[in-house]
Amino acid sequence: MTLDAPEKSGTTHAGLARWVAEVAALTTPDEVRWVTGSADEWTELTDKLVAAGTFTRLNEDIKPNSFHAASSPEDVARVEERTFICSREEKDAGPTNNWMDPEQMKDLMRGLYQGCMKGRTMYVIPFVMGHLEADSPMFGVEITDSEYVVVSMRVMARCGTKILDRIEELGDAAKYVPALHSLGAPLADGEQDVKWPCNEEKYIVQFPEERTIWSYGSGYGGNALLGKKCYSLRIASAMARDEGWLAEHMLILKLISPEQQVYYVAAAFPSACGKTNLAMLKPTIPGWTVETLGDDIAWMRFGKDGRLYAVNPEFGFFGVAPGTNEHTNPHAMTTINKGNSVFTNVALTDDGDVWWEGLENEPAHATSWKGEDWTPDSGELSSHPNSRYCTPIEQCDILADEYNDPQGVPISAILFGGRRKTTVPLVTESRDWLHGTFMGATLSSETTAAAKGEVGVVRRDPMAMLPFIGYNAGDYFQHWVNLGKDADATKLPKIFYVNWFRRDQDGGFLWPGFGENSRVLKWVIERMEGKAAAVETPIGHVPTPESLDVEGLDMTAAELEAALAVDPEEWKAEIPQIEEWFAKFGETLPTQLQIELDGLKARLGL
Ligand SMILES: Nc1nc2c(ncn2[C@@H]2O[C@H](COP(=O)(O)OP(=O)(O)OP(=O)(O)O)[C@@H](O)[C@H]2O)c(=O)[nH]1
Ligand SMILES: O=C([O-])CC(=O)C(=O)O
Ligand SMILES: [Mn+2]
Repeated sequence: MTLDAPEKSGTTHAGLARWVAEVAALTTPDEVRWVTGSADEWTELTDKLVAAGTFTRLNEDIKPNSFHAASSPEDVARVEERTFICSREEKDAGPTNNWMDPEQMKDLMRGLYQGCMKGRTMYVIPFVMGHLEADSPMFGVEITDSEYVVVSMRVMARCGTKILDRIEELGDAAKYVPALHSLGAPLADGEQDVKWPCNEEKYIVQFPEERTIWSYGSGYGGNALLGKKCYSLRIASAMARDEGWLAEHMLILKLISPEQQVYYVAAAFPSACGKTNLAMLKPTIPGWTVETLGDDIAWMRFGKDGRLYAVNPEFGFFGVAPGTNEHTNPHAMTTINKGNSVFTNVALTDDGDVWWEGLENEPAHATSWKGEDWTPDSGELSSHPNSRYCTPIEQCDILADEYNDPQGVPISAILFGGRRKTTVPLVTESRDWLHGTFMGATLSSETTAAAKGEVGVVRRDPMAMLPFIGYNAGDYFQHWVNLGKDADATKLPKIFYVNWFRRDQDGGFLWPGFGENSRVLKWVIERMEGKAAAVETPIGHVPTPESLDVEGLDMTAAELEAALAVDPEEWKAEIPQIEEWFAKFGETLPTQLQIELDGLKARLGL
């Protein structure tokens, strides 16, 4: 779809006009602009960001129409401590979310928003998550005072006049999520702006019953691009609970076997645990092909045929830069090399390109994300571990045609996965949907730099959704259980649990990962086809060493065994942690999950 369209100042939609006027009266911007999505607008805004010092234009011969940005060192990741689910009742936010009474939160935030856009332009961004042609398009309107946010939103979501036109056509029937964002950095008369305005005080707030979002103080990623985590996961998960579907932190890929059989797979891994890499996988085994549909978010609904269909609501990739290179993710490299991208908190090379740890051709000198001279001997990282590229999905050369289908693709398998040094084997097959739901509900992973806070701490991250469930996680588990109960079991996706991150005694990864993960995908398919062998263990079915295709892989039999091992002692040690986790949910924990836990304990001899 082309988004070029004439500028529109204002709207004929009375409700939307009223909201925009109210916000402008509260935040007192110098100017209000309606985002059109045109190419001229992109040029104007990126030029403005370059003039402000926020953006550095990259070398046109290397990455055309692309930009480098460095955030304030305080504003580099999602802020989970500052994220709130303000349901009317505290119990509906559940034990895993921060909560405040919605009226109290609004009073507090109105105080912060008062005059907060002074000296700035307020942009109104009409957008749609998913397809404009969907049965009920999922509209949003983000108000922001950040040009960086406007430019990034234009990459990540379908934005602009075409979307507004449709909202106006639908009139009162158009449901849209109002999403208010401010940097919280007003400018006094004549005050010089800084390169990355933001506020020390941050609030990322969802009002799930009202389906609204208020964000304040951060300009970064999931805190500020409100179509992404705030709408497509937190608000959408609450909608999905009410309407019988799923909004999940999952990639979607298309897998084609040597026999030209097509399978669609979704996979939920926590932030910075490998979704983008698996989504764009380049298989190392002959005859297998992967195409991409999405790398971060999947909306899944049951089709008339009883199968679960997934769409990716996003329009771009907001991918982790460090570790991305021609070997680990060649398709991401091709995508970003086409240009039209924004790189945040990576290093800037002397020839006007970007660089990060793990990329080929380490430069002898660069400017680090902190704006300092950097050399390989600096003893410091050139790029923040959560530095990101923001790039249009349509530039991905392995984007599946079905990406453009509003009906989505029927999912055959769901993978849950985390980052665990020990205990969790390379791949485990669940017995059924309920057992798979238990695997998801007890998923654990080491924390990463994608959220502010300590890195490397093991925590439960149910369905990789801990920071994104927009309601009580106990009710969310029940929703998963109910969907399985009401469905035709033969048509439900098969659920598997994977771990690419198990370590050997020396701390090295036991499994080579990346393109080699195609071997695990092959086993998954062969299990579903009844072709591959497995051993039954207390936690589920794991591959026999012979059943996994390891031809051409540089791995000893002992290493393979270690990657696949299920050590009952390690799993016994896991049980008290799972019990402590489940205890949080009290009566909202589905009894079916307690029964699954009891079964696991019995199989472990506890
Ligand atoms: N060892 C190993 N590392 C991996 C593998 N896949 C991804 N990684 C690394 O994990 C980090 C994050 O991977 P991504 O694919 O960007 O993570 P994501 O799940 O898309 O993360 P979000 O965008 O934060 O939701 C990168 O540094 C990758 O290089 C793998 O199979 N093995
Ligand atoms: O939301 C972000 O900033 C990036 C992301 O995908 C995640 O953290 O899972
Ligand atoms: Mn994510």
